[in-house]
Amino acid sequence: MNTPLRVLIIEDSEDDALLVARALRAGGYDPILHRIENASRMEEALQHPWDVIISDYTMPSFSTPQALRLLQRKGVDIPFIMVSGTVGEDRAVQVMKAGAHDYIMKEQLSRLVPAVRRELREAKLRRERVRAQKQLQKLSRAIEQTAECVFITNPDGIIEYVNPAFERLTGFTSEEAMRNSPRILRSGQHSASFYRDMWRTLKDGGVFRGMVINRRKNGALFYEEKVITPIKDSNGVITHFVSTGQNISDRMEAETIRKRLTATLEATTDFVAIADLQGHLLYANAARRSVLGLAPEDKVGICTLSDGHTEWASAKLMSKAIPTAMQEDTWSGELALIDRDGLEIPVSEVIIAHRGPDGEVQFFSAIARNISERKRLEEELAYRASHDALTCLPNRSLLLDRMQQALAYARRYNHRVGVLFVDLDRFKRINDTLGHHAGDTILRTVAERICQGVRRSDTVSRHGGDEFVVIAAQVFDSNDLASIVSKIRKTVSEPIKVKNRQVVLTCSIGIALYPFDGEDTDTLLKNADTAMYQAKENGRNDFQYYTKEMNAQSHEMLNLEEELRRAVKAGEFVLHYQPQVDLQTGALSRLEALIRWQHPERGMLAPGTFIPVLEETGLIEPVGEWVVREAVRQCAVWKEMELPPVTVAVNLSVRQFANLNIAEAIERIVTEAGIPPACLELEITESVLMADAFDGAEALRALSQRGLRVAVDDFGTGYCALHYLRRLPVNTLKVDHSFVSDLEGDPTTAAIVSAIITLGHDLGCKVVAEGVETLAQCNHLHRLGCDLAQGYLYYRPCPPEEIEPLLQGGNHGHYKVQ
Ligand SMILES: Nc1nc2c(ncn2[C@@H]2O[C@@H]3COP(=O)(O)O[C@H]4[C@@H](O)[C@H](n5cnc6c(=O)[nH]c(N)nc65)O[C@@H]4COP(=O)(O)O[C@H]3[C@H]2O)c(=O)[nH]1
Repeated sequence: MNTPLRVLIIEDSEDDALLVARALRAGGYDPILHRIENASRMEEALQHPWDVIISDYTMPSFSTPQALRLLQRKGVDIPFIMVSGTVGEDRAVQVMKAGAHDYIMKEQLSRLVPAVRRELREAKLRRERVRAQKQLQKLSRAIEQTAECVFITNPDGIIEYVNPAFERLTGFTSEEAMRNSPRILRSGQHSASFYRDMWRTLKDGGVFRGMVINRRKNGALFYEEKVITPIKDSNGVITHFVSTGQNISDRMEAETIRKRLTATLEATTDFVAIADLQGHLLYANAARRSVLGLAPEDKVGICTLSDGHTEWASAKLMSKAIPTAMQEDTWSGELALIDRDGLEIPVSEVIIAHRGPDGEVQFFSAIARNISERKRLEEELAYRASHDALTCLPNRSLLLDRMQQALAYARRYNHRVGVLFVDLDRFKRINDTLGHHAGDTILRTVAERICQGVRRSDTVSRHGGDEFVVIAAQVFDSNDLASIVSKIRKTVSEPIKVKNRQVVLTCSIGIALYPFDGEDTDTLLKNADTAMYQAKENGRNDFQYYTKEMNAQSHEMLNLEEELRRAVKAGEFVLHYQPQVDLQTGALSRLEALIRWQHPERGMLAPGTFIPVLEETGLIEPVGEWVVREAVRQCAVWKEMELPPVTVAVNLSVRQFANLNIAEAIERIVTEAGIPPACLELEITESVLMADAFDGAEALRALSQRGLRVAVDDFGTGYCALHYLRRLPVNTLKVDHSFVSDLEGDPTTAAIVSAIITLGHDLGCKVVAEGVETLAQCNHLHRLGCDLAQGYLYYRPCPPEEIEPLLQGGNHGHYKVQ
């Protein structure tokens, strides 16, 4: 069977065309012949595919050179054979140069078929070459333009080609890389064996695939996912290696960040979870898994976002947190988780709705922080803000709150509310004597005792210092209050053991009753306070119901403070002097300076009315110093008047004595006045001596070393340990007037006074009895061996001008012992 052959024949002679066809057929072809004889027909014909073009050289309206030009213009590569009569060598050469593939003379048609065969073969080769070239072009363009980093080495690993992506990624230009080894990229991040193994694989003809960390020309590292392929020739010999690498630095960095984030999330104590739109968990960190009781290998998808929360928190999460996050992107608030032991963990939780590019919520994340510690601190702060640190009793602010509640309740149910102001008597003295530490212990004990004495519905609060307030809710009359008061007084006065001593306390209580003594907290507290002051005025260890008259008195107290400030500035104080007489001879032995306030309207005021206020306000310090100066000045005047020298005793308050430089200050005053120090005796109460807050012994020694005399006032009322007294430089002991007044009626008191006198003498002191009012007392004291007496029996305190005649010796010996 003949091979079909599409032949375009350019020929004006039909016969010649048939001859060609015959020759082709004879040569084994089955030609489909299409004859044309001008350019336009040729152009039409070229729209169809042709295996070969056979052309006569010249025709009336066409020629081979024209046909060839047309083909060239069209860019068509079809085997072109000129079959013609003799055209001459020049023309033949010209036609071949113009693109004809062969030239056969009509007389030699037997050459046609071999020529056609050859040209068909050649054309096929040409087409394949063109296709291959195009392919090569495409490939090289692809390699040039690909984002992958490509380089090719010879079998020894010397770089022969790098693509632009290589240059961009590594920073090495093609020229720099050429004839170099890929070692220029080594980062030092892989071991030598890594490269050895890679090379072995490649040499063995294998393909290397793996992640390689390389280094840029500028030293920066980059990660490549690499494939290195050996290229082999037809004999299987490796001629090249092609390395293609994808820069995965960004991916590696992202992966590193992801790993770090995951490690952070796993390590944090916060509870983190991610959930899909249905609430099923997609991720839960270790803390959250632990709450859910999930092991690391367990699938978290079996749990939902609300799992692990308490019932109320779960309800809040579903009804509030998630809907809010859906609408507003985030919700934050307080919820609670429940751990595997059933313990509630208060958490501050944030729910975030994460949206996709379309704005639709894609998933939720939940971050919860354990706020147990914060809650505990908040509770502690709230407790501290409302309770007294020392006694743990409600403080003033909580008291007011409770009081308001009690009053509201009482208003509604027509009850009474009792407000008791409890103040410990002479607590300041105890504090000064035994020290603040012991004072604190006592306050705590008293607090506990008062609480035991009231009902649980009542409130006991510490109002500051040694003051307590009791709110007795739901009382019906003052009898109810009376029983509370009596319980408090009884319990407070039981001995308290502190520092190996038994301390016995008393208290003064002021009582105000709602609604009679006030309808609001402020008035009731103020009135109970006023009543308490009245109880103190009554001699302490007492209780007092509020009365309208007290109001006026409390105003008076406030005025007093203001007036005293003014009096200090105006110099309204004077000193009176009370003589102490010798019990043997009745002669004036010495004087005690006692302060008086020459009030412009109220006349001469005794110290009992203002000394406590001076002490409370601190005014005692300037006033006390004035007293010393004035007494010393008076001594100097008497000296000037050449009166016999006399010792003047001056009272020092606790507050003054706390000043460690007091001895120095007094010495300066005495020296400046030019009187002997022994003319001044400083009276210190027994309680001052025992104060822990400062070194009493040290201060006394400082006074004594300067030649000043020291007297212990009110002896017997405090807790002075006798062995302690023994070590102190005391010159005088003053027996408190309470002992003197009980001397006659009470044999125990007489025994105590006798003991004090003996002790005083043992210590080398003079003993002075205070408040001697009767001759009987005078005689008794004399019998007991007391040295001196001071009291109305002899002299009342009087101004200095009345003292002067006494000093001259004109008026003594009135009451000699009988
Ligand atoms: N019932 C009675 N009382 C008598 C009798 N003889 C004297 N008195 C009073 O007893 C008080 C004795 O002074 P004190 O125990 O040191 O007690 C003093 C002293 O503790 C204090 N005081 C007086 N002056 C000063 C002072 O300048 N500085 C300081 N810090 N306190 C002073 O005030 C207290 C009271 O002083 P005064 O009112 O002057 O009262 C004086 C005196 O007038 C008597 O026979 N019967």
